[in-house]
Amino acid sequence: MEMQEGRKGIPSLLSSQGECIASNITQLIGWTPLIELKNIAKKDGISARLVGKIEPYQPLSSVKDRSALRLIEDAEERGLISPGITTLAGVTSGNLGIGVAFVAAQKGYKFIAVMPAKLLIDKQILLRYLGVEVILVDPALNGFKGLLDRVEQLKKDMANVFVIDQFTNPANPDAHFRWTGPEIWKDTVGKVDIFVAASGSGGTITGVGRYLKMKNPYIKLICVEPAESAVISGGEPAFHNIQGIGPGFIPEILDRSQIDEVVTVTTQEAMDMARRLAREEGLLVGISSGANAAACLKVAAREENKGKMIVTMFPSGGERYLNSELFAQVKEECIDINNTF
Ligand SMILES: Cc1ncc(COP(=O)(O)O)c(C=O)c1O
Repeated sequence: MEMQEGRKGIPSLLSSQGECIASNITQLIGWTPLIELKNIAKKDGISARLVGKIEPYQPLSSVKDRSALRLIEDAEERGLISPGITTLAGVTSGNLGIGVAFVAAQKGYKFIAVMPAKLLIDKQILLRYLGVEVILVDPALNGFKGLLDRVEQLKKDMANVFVIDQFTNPANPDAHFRWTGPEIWKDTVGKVDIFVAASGSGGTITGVGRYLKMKNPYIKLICVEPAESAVISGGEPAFHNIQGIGPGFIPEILDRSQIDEVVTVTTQEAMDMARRLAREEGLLVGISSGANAAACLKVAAREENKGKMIVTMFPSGGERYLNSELFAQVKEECIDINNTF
């Protein structure tokens, strides 16, 4: 496989001589900054270095922009899809769909997103705004299988449908092997000791983990999942509210063989930590970012991890969750205050 030093994103433009103008939005995918959580580490008396990779710096504010680009480009490279002819379709909890939506818009593909009804309202709004046809399925009927069945139905009903399947397509972890992993390695000058990431499709932990272990087999890989639905740990699937992770089954592309440990985090812990990241570090990130940071604190508290560099992902920006439980209390306060006028 061709090795890349990560996608350069915005820095490639800045380093060019003369005009600094992207020729299309997909050129800006890749390269996100790392930040050290100094305030939280100090307050909690942690001597490990806690470092987060801020994926909200992507064009549409999530880690899934990378996967969306690679899934589409891979299908193009294999001659499976072409703009104006192929309709892209897929099941999404939102962020991958939003990534596919803007790449599809730029390249000229129609995209149909199949989503569970009544959940993820912010993402439904964004997808419709981006011109995506959103098909809702009652999640109570058949769970995730009901969503997959609806996509299968689309394939039967329409010609030239290509299914974007982040759970089975190796192009998804490949995005992180080619781009996210090399970025982390380069920006930490290879000092990363432990990589912590929550698993949704498993693309990030699999691709980044593969790259980092190839560079240094002693790097520890820690997978995070919701405590309420700890399927990778051997538990039963159940409802939780950490959007984007813990789909309730073990994805085909998740490479469990390289994972050293699975840490569970409750929805409450994830949301509390997302709020701390906002108020103590000024980082407006999503619920799974809170889950990742909460897991990092658990790992950092261990004696053997003193002084180590623990790198994690902040997969999405906080504004994507304005109508979710994360903001519920503040939203209610705002409504109440406004109602006094
Ligand atoms: C907010 C958020 N966090 C984490 C993840 C997990 O990333 P991955 O699918 O690469 O495991 C996703 C995936 O959609 C996500 O949307």
